[in-house]
Amino acid sequence: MKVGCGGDGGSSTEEVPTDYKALSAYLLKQNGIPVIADVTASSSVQEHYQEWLAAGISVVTANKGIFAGCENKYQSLLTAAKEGQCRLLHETTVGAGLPTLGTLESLKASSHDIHTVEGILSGTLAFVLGQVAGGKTSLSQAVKEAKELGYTEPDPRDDLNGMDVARKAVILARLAGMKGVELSGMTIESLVPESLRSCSVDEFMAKLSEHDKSMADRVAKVEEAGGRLHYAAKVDVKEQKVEVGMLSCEASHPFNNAGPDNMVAITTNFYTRPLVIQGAGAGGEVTATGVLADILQCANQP
Ligand SMILES: NC(=O)C1=CN([C@@H]2O[C@H](COP(=O)(O)OP(=O)(O)OC[C@H]3O[C@@H](n4cnc5c(N)ncnc54)[C@H](OP(=O)(O)O)[C@@H]3O)[C@@H](O)[C@H]2O)C=CC1
Ligand SMILES: N[C@@H](CC=O)C(=O)O
Repeated sequence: MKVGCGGDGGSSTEEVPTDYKALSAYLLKQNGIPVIADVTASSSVQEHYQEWLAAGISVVTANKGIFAGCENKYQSLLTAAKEGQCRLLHETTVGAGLPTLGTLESLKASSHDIHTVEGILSGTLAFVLGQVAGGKTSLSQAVKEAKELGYTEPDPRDDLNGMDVARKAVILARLAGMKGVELSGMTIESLVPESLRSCSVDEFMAKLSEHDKSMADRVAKVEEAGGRLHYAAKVDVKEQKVEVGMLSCEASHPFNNAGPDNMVAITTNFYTRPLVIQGAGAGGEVTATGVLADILQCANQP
C-alpha cells in the first residue's frame, strides 16, 4: 500500500505493508457505516473478512476465491456477517456489473424454486472465442487484446483454464441453494496448453502463439459442422449437478446471440422459459459500477 505523507496534500509517498488491524480499528472509530471494499485477487486480503464481519464491518468484494473455496469457510463468513449484523456483498464475483446474484437472491426470497442457472460466465472467454470464430483473429492475439481491455484475471490462464468459470458456477450453485459443491469435485476443461501451465505470465503470453494453429483447427472443425464454440456453465439444482466446459452449439442456440457478452439464463418453477440476464461481464468500468452498487446497498440498507 502506498501512503501519502506531508501536510501539503502528500507531496511524497512511501510504500508500507497494509496494517489491516489498524485499518479496521480506524473504521470502527468513525461515525457512519464501516465498509471495506476488496478489489484485489489476493487471498491474504480475504483472510481478514471473517474478523472484519464479526466486528461489524461490511465487506464488498470482487475477489472470488473465498466464495468458491471450502464450503465450511464460506458458511462461516455468512455466519460472521449475521453475527456482526453487517453485509457481505459480492455481486461482481459472477457477472461484473450484471445484476446476477441480486436477481437470484430476490427470486429465492419471492418464492421461486431455482431449477437451473446456466450460461456464458466468462467475459474473457466470450471475447476470445468470439475473436477466433471464423478465423478472425489468432488465439494469442485475442488473449493479448482481452488482457489489454482489462477482461482477464491478473494471470489470464485463470480464465483460459476454466477456473474462473468454475468458481462462478460454484458461487451460483451455493446461492441457488445447493450443498456440498466444491471445485475439487468438478471436471474443468482447460484451454491452456500443457506446456504453458507452470511458466511465468510473461512467458505464457510470449509462447501462446505456438498454439494458435491447434485452436484454429478446433474452431474450423466445429464450424464446418455448422456449430459455434462457447465455454459454458450449467448449475442444475434439480439434478444436483454443476458442469463447466466447451460446448459446440448449433446455429439456432441462444448462446450464439450473446456476442462478446455474458449471458445467464435462470429457470424456475415460475420462469419455465428462462429469465435471461445479458451484458458485458468483464472490464474495469462495469465492475467498478457493480462494486459501487454494493457499497451503496451497505450504506442504504445496513
Ligand atoms: N477485471 C474484471 O473484469 C473483473 C475482475 N474481478 C475481480 O476483481 C479483482 C481484481 O481484478 P483486476 O482489477 O482485473 O486485476 P488487476 O491485476 O488489474 O488489479 C488488482 C489490483 O489489486 C492490487 N493488489 C493485489 N494484492 C493486493 C494487496 N494485498 N493489497 C492491496 N492491493 C493489492 C494490485 O496492485 P499491484 O499491481 O501493485 O500488485 C492491483 O492494483 C480480481 O479478484 C478479479 O477476479 C471481478 C469481476 C470482473
Ligand atoms: N476475468 C473475468 C473477469 C470477471 O469476473 C472474466 O473474464 O469474466
